[in-house]
Amino acid sequence: MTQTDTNMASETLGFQTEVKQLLHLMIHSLYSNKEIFLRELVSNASDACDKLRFEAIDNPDLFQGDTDLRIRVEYDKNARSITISDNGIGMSRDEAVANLGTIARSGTKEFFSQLTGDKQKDAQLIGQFGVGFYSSFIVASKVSVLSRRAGADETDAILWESEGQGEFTIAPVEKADRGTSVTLYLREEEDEFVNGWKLREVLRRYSDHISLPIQMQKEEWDAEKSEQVKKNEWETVNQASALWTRPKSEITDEQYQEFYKHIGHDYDDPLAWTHNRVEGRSEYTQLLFVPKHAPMDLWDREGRRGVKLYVKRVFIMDDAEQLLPSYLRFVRGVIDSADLPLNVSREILQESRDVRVIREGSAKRVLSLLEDLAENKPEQYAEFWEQFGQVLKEGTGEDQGNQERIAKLLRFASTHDDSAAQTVSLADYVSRMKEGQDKIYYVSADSYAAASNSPHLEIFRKKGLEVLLLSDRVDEWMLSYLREFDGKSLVSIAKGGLNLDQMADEEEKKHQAEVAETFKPLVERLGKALDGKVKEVRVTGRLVDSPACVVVDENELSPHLLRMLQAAGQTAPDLKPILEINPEHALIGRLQVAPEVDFDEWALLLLDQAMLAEGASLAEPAAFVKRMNRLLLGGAV
Ligand SMILES: Nc1ncnc2c1ncn2[C@@H]1O[C@H](COP(=O)(O)OP(=O)(O)OP(=O)(O)O)[C@@H](O)[C@H]1O
Repeated sequence: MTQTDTNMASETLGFQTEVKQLLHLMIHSLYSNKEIFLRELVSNASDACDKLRFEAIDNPDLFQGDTDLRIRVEYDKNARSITISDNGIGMSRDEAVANLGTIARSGTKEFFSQLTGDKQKDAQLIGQFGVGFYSSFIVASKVSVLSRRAGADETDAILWESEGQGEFTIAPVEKADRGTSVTLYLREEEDEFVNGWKLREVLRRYSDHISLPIQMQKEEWDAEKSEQVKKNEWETVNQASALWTRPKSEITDEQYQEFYKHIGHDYDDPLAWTHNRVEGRSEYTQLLFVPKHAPMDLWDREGRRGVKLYVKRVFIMDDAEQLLPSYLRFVRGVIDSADLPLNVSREILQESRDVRVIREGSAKRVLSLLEDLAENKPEQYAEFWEQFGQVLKEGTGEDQGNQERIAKLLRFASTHDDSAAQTVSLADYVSRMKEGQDKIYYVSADSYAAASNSPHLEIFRKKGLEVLLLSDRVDEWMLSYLREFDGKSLVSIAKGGLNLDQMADEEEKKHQAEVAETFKPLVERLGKALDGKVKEVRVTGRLVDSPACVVVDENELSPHLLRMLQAAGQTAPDLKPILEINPEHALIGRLQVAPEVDFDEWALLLLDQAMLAEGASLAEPAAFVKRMNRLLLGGAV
């Protein structure tokens, strides 16, 4: 390596503010696991070789005769330095400035907003966000990156240097071969890493799955000098074969875990994985992982999606979202196809029949993996559900072919245990159904608290009927697709026509009919008083403690969904609710004897409070307060 003066001078540039913050955090939160820097740098070197191999499919000249891609790790005891070099794609000046000076990744804002200052929690967050190149500064007081892009001239290389203190320099230099060499100048207390044994041990532990050879200089014991002496010969220190091509029986859990960290850009172990070779009409290998934590960009439309695609072991692309349905976008992994052409593009992927087969096959595998977790490791499944349940729910609409399997994997909060934790499966619900019950009941609201306090629940609680309590944004959407489970339809208890008759005994039915007759005049008066505001007024048996509630017709949008549409700026239809009154309630009794002049006020008050209990906001809250105060003071004044 040579560094010469050229016409262009060295420039000093500042790191993006977020990089400064990240560097600071990284050094303080990850120090206890500092050797991960080596895994990160080797992982980048491997990615750089993959990228070169891919670009060379269209442009073989990029290899310039050197097709043996490899990674080398060297150390220098005297200089207290370690160098990780690759003959991969390299970086141009602009790429180096952008890649090693900024964080241009989706989820950055969420990441910084979630930091707490608690070392352990922040370390976890950094891990989820991606540790990467900047982890070098955990052990190094200075880092030099010498790089020449594949295809660039010898004189067109760059030297990037930084002490990790807020700025870096970048200068034009010469470099004899393409690729990148990253040299870390270690802090004094990090001497343990300038040691062949230690480096080999760390490489085997973290990077054995890397499919390229990782080479180090051979060493021999020199008895005279009584130390290890390096020889002029390279040896490969890892297994250097693509992990997913090895037989399952030869892969340890640790190797799977480290491989996941490499491809998933995660710091934590995965929750579960599935590894299969599929033969027959379509031939491919899949190694798919379910992470433990949701990535920062799970809800970001621009976020990373999908898995890495290889064709006959050649890396083709990251984030091949066509290989998995969108509701499984949290899955990370590798799919290696034997059928696709090497020059496959994203556009071709969209239309390819082979890809459709792979997508369907992969979705089935992931569902089997989740079923296995749900059945055999319920605690782990609960962890999964907490992180990804809302995404999986999208599958009920997106993947109707697997709807039944997905429905079995759903978990809900319910009145059975009255807790916000989503732990109840539809099968659990069905197994607890009462005699004569033929429906699965649910109520949906903006929050768990609103759902579990809904007045609609009163009769269900009284009768001991379980109701699912739904409050995730995706729920209403899901329910428009998921209409039944195990032959039983899912029914909202906030929608009209709730027919609990089959569970009422003869006496109850008779009583209800009598009550309806007695209250007929009141119902008519209320209807008049609320004309234009409600669709209908009727007597209900569904309330116990509340005087009234609002419901909508079976086929109408629920009030909760209407509010969601309005909040999203969409024009929602102007639906009028049905007011149902509880004839047993003292307030209704009071209404019957209210002075004529107050009757309309009472009627409006009743409607407004039923709307409030439903979670709606009132069109004229001040009028409501005034009316209530007047009636509290005895009315008629
Ligand atoms: N050895 C290398 N050769 C070529 N480009 C590299 C090399 N190392 C890093 N880069 C470039 O710098 C970018 C930033 O690297 P960094 O390790 O910080 O993040 P990452 O690899 O994209 O993601 P993660 O942080 O999850 O590892 C890479 O995406 C790549 O473009």
